[in-house]
Amino acid sequence: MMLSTVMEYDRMKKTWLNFHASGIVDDNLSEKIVDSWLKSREMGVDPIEVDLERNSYTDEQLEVFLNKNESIIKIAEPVLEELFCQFSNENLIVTLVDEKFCVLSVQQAKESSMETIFKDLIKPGICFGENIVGTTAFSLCKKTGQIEVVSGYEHYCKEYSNLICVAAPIYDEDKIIAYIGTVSVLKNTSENLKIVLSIMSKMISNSIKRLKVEGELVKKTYLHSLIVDATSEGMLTVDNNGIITFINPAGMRILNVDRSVIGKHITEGVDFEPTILHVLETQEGYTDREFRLESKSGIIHFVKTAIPMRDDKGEMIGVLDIFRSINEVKYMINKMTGAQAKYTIENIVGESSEIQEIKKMIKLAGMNESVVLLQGEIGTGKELIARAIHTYGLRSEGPFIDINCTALPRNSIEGELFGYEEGSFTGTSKGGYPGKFEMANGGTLLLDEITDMPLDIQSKLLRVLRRKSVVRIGGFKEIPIDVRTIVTTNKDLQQMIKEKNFIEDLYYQISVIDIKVPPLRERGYDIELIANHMLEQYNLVNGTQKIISEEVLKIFQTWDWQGNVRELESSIECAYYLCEGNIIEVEHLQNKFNKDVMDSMDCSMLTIRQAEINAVKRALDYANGNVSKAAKLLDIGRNTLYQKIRNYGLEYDGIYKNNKIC
Ligand SMILES: Nc1ncnc2c1ncn2[C@@H]1O[C@H](COP(=O)(O)OP(=O)(O)OP(=O)(O)O)[C@@H](O)[C@H]1O
Repeated sequence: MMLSTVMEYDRMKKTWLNFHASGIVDDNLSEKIVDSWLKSREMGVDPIEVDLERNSYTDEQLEVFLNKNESIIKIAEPVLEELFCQFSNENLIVTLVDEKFCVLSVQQAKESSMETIFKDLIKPGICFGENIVGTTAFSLCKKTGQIEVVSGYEHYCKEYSNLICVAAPIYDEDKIIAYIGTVSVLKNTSENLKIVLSIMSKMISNSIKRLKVEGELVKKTYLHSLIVDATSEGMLTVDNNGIITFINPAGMRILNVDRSVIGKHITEGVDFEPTILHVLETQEGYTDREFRLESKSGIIHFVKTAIPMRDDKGEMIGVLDIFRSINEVKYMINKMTGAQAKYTIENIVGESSEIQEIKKMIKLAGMNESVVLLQGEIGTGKELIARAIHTYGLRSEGPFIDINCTALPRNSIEGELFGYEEGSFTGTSKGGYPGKFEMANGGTLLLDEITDMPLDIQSKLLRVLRRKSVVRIGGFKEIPIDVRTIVTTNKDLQQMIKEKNFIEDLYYQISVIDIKVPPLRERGYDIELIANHMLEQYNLVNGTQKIISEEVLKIFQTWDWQGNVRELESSIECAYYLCEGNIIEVEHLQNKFNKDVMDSMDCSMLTIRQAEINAVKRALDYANGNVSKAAKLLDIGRNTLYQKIRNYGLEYDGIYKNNKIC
């Protein structure tokens, strides 16, 4: 309400006096003023004497207060100045207050009448708290959330009865965080002031919003740059003209360049033929494509993804390249797939002179880079020894890659070993496919059962080992390899050479360090050591304390162990599960160790059918009718045993019938 006439002023003065004298409020008074007056009275505000100092800041507090509100002051001050200039004729004070009505900033003309009235009263740090000054434009504005005008005797305190004050809220999202206000003497107030103040408070609110968004953007940009700097993948961007616009630290490391390449054309920035130019031409990107490029400092081999960058309208503005050196990729693969060798000399159990000798050879082989040949029957521990050589050696941090030549179809051995070039035949992945030799780069490659390798591949292998480089199928380029090779065989190599099934030259190439792994039957006391070691593993896992009886150990000593350590391993496993007590006895062993069965088989000539029935019955007897245990003893599956029980009519009401052996 703008009071413009003296009459109105006088009427309002009467209302004010009435209220303070008797507590009665005039019907003409607006509801919000009445509410505010009542509230001010309730809070005990003195309408005559205003003590502004009570709530205001000391000098030290003021410094903290202004620092805390620095950003809003920075945004609002130019607006306050503008407002002050526009209404300079009207003898105004323009002020910014925080949400508790404490003054943050003031604009007022020097030596004006207002300055004389308010000298030192409106200044930063002075608080017009509702509990001190009662009803003001600020307190109404807080309540309504809109611009408010309070004039003359609408103020609760007499001290402001000759003033007109306007206040407008400043919002941050939905919350009022400050107010701008004007104070002037009654007669001087312009009608436009309210409109202008309202616009300016909105301008400040919008600036706060914009700055917040910009702040978020700055934070996001900072986070992005942190990620881009910290990643181990190289990143490089070029604009449409092929000018390098960005490169991250990993990119500089992989390409062996520094930040000075930014601003140069890509052909000047790197010393190899840049593949990114093709993406600029075709505008087509790709994912995880392998590249091997010749540079002045040697071959650069990496996997890379290229992404065309586009603006809002979809126009191409450059290309982003993300790349990783192939060695790092392989290292990661090996790490993730657990292809790293974990076995050491300590994992090889045995004290026999043969094993002592092998342990010495492992150390010797570990200390140099020559090809190692491990010869021995199946299951003697050749792979274990190969892994121990890798772990002991200089390459223990590199990959350990194992390829079993027996397990691979003849026609895929070559590709598996040497890799394919892109497009060498249908189905070859884009960018080609590296072979095991490349994957083992920096580490060890174990070629298991080398004698199962076809002769033509044997000669290729010989070339690879001699030249220390591979050529992928369908390719021409020689790819240098840095690999320690270990080969194993359980066949008689000399015999195979005689029969022309193994290339003699390859034999000389692979047998620089030749380790003969003895069969288990020749290792004497080691058999007991290994058996106990394996049992201990089961005890540890299951929290048991089983031991092997003397009788069983004797049988083990005389057994011929055709399957060597692997056979011993499975015998212990089987016995461990069949033995319900703490001592593994003969009855817990697989059927083949059982003397009675062997004897009964020997004493009379049986038909195969009869022999099988006897074996099934005996196993079921030993296992007290437990089909799972009996199947384990017989080394066949449970379902097969059920089938045999049914076929031979050994069941009774679904349960095994304990017939006497015929
Ligand atoms: N001295 C040993 N101490 C402990 N465990 C051993 C020992 N020798 C072999 N083993 C274990 O016996 C099993 C067979 O060993 P490994 O696979 O190394 O034999 P291999 O000679 O490579 O067999 P194959 O010729 O069939 O490939 C593995 O579980 C291995 O850990």
